[in-house]
Amino acid sequence: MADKRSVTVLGATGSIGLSTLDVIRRHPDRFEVQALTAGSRARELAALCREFLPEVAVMADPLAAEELSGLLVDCPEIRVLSGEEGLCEVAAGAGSDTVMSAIVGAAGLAPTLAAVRAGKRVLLANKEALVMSGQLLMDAVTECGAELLPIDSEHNAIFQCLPADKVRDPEAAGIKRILLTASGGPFRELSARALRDVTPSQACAHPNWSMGRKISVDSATLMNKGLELIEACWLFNTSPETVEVHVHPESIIHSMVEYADGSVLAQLGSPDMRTPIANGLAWPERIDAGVPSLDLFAIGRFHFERPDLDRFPCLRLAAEAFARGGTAPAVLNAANEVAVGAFLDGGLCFADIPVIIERTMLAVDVTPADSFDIIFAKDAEARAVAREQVHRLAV
Ligand SMILES: NC(=O)C1=CN([C@@H]2O[C@H](COP(=O)(O)OP(=O)(O)OC[C@H]3O[C@@H](n4cnc5c(N)ncnc54)[C@H](OP(=O)(O)O)[C@@H]3O)[C@@H](O)[C@H]2O)C=CC1
Ligand SMILES: CC(=O)[C@@H](O)[C@H](O)COP(=O)(O)O
Ligand SMILES: [Mn+2]
Repeated sequence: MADKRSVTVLGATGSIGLSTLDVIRRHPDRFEVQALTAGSRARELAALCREFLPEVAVMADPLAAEELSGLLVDCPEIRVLSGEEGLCEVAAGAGSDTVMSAIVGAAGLAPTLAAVRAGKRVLLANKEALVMSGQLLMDAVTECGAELLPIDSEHNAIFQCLPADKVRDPEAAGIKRILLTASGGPFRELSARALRDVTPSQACAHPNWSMGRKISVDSATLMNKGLELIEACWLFNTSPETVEVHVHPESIIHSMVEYADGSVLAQLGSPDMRTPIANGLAWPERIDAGVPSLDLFAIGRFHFERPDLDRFPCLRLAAEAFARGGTAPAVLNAANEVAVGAFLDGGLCFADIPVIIERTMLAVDVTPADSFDIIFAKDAEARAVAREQVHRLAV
């Protein structure tokens, strides 16, 4: 067995964070927790701190950090930090060798980048970071000697189907196609008319996966698949023409790779994120993830469909943003975060999410993505425009 790994979990209170800690809990001989972070839910983080006893705990929200300090007053050995500065400090801190990047949305970019720059093993769940800053982040991985392992279920599946030494060399690997699977989300069979009336709780009720609210809405609009298309192109150094989205409503095949000789390799498993998380944590070894065996007799059949880009235009918008290049994917991502937030708050209808994104993409100039500062500035600009578009639709 390899040396014990010291893990920092960014976004510890979320769906991926809790699954990560569940895998860690099963292997006290292999993993220890160096730092845990959350956004604003101090009570939830305090409970995790009591169990995992990290050296440092960070709340992004400074008021929540004060609350956490109060809750941990009897644990003086746990240092409490706050804000983006605190997140970046623990992401880069010398005490850990592995960082789970599981903050939701653009807020995850700066800490993920800090972990990459510190040369860590970075377990990437936070796909938005890579969508926003693709080439820059991949360059930083290479320059800083970091190890970026995909945790998103489809990308982890593709990673498992590729030869380990040719993950970023599709030609040498003999890859013909990547078959990126999608569940189709909770509204796969709804008409365009019916999509106007769906509620946030319906959108968050994913048919197969239990996930945070933002990614659940992304799955329902198919923006998740658009973000994942971009994510796959960066991770596996390939072009969108090589990646074909297959709607597979059972979510058992997590993606496939077709090779030049006609072989198609797939990774299958129960829809439980502990499998890709355990794969990343222990890579290249295999460990128990607590996931029950797949019962193919009970599942019986697999189905496949093409995605419907008329009812779910977000997938098309993401492909267009990637084709435009530069800061376009960062604009797409920012507009999507604003639109999804407005929908979840009851201020926007589901069917208007792609409308906000398209209008924002038209209104914001796309420039070369030459630095992270440019990406952060474009993210802020696109958010302001998207908020204005939401306001116009609401009045
Ligand atoms: N859930 C899943 O199965 C999958 C998720 N992913 C990706 O993983 C990431 C996390 O998703 P998921 O776990 O579902 O999300 P959740 O909403 O469940 O969790 C988000 C985590 O991020 C924290 N957080 C929220 N806002 C901020 C902020 N501004 N600064 C710092 N921390 C913040 C939350 O803290 P708090 O609790 O205090 O709000 C929480 O710990 C996303 O990028 C998603 O796309 C990818 C594949 C599958
Ligand atoms: C678990 C995971 O990786 C999610 O990204 C999942 O893929 C969402 O399902 P959809 O296929 O519905 O987007
Ligand atoms: Mn996924």
